[in-house]
Amino acid sequence: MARNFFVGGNWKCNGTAEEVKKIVNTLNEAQVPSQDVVEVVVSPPYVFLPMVKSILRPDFYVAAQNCWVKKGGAFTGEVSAEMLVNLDIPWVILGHSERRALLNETNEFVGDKVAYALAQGLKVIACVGETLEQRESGSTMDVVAAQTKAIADRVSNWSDVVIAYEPVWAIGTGKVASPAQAQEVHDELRKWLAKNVSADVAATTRIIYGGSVNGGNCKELGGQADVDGFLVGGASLKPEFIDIIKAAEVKKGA
Ligand SMILES: O=C(CO)COP(=O)(O)O
Repeated sequence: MARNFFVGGNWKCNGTAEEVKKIVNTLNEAQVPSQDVVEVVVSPPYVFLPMVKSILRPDFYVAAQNCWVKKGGAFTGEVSAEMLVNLDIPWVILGHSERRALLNETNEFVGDKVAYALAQGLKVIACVGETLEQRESGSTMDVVAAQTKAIADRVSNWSDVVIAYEPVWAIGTGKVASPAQAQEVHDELRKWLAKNVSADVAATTRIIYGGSVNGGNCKELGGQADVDGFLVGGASLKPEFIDIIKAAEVKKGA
């Protein structure tokens, strides 16, 4: 059951050209485990993608933070999956909770985006996760299952999909899910995939955790059986992102 550890850095809507170059320089100089131990993907804002791709070390990859739901055309302000493919951008993050909440992206819309991006040849980091209110009312798994189902209904090949479980209450709040809370949802999600998609997809699909991951909490989180890596926000802009990448070593020999 080979699920290579995956660490994504979601830079969100941050950075100047100078700051972005500085972050890339730090990454380029870092000593990290090899690609067969950890896959590293950083996601700058659209405007910086070509620059980051051109200066980033070749063993790290780039992701866009979003793309349009279908073929490009008269959709002012959008960027299409075809354009990302054209620029050799291999990955895209879809369904981030900030887009779901602030831009009203529904489960179905996110599912359509995931299917369209995969069909164009992109690899997808698909985000799911519950709000605090939903967790407190006991509906975490219903919410996460409904978000995942909207993807499963539209996607048949899961080999280019990474699921990011990002509880909304843990994003940017400093309030990280406990290792047990993360493991519980990851385990349930894997069981959901086994039941509703296939045993093979459940065993091979990486489920990564996001929400206030930092250099201090990454090892314990990464040590959980069903946590296959991270999607990191704030800490991915800082040198401690290197420590988070190195947390992949907890899986060695596991
Ligand atoms: O949203 C996130 C990654 O996509 C997590 O953000 P923080 O790591 O800043 O909590």
